[in-house]
Amino acid sequence: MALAAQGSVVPAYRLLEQAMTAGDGLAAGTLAEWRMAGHLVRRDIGLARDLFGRAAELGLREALPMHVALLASGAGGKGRDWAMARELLAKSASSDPQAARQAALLDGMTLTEAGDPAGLPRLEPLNERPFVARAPGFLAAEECRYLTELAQPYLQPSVVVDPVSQRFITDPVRLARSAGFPFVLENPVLHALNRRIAALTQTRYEQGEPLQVLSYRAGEQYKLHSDVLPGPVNQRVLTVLVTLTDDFTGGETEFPDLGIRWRGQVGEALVFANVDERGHPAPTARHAGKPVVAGTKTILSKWIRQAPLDISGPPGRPL
Ligand SMILES: O=C(O)CCC(=O)C(=O)O
Ligand SMILES: [Fe+2]
Repeated sequence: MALAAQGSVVPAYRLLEQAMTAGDGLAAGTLAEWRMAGHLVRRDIGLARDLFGRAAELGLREALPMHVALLASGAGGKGRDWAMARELLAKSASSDPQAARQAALLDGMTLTEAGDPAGLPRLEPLNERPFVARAPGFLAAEECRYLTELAQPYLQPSVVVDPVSQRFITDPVRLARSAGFPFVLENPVLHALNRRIAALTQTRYEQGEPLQVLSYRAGEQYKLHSDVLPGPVNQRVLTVLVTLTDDFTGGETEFPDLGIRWRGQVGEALVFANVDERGHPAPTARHAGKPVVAGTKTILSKWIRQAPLDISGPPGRPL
């Protein structure tokens, strides 16, 4: 580690490799993280997946969920191994309550062999252009409870994209807390839910930004805004929201130009398009999460891009 800090990345990497070969799980886990981050060495998610697996085999328990997550999603182009992800999860269920809960939730879903939903609730249209529709019963009550609880330790003040710098900033337009689940944190339950969202929206799983859970306490809100990104980018064509809790007042999602005010039952999804048929931003899709008056509103939010997300990482690393 000290060698890496001084810029001697290659010898540090080789030393870690040697340590891994000698049976050091922490060394394998460190190499996996380097491959994921792509800062010190080139990002290689497929290699990271194998290294997390090796680290777990060598006794580094923290590496197992990452290995399972990457097997489940196939992020990085190595191909998915859903069956192996389920098998490893089932194996760790006896000693790990998190894994046991995930396995039970998956057992409660009706899935194909590939982890896709075998059936879906019907979409009930609310508006034609831009397309807005709701799907009651999209998530089961225990799935909503799971997401709400899972998010608690990860909740951070929400950010927006600054139109000038294109960086994430906190802004009074969005007073709430949110938790994002990038693909290393995307356990098999989250992955199955992401595939369900892809199926509902007839998009590919790879088009989805990481799933987010948003939490608004009394007085918090997401002021009138559009979900599209500034500039010529891989645009956010669709948004999916799902109601996760109902013990709050206020907090409806309002589309002022469409005359829609939505407050779903627990598990109900709202799907809407942010662009028109030509893929251009649809101004009338603007919407607001109205201030919560009492209690805490918790929702799932997922932005879906026009094409698969680029997860290749920073370019130009030699090793
Ligand atoms: O909280 C809401 O009702 C709206 C959330 C939202 O607009 C978003 O996540 O993009
Ligand atoms: Fe939004």
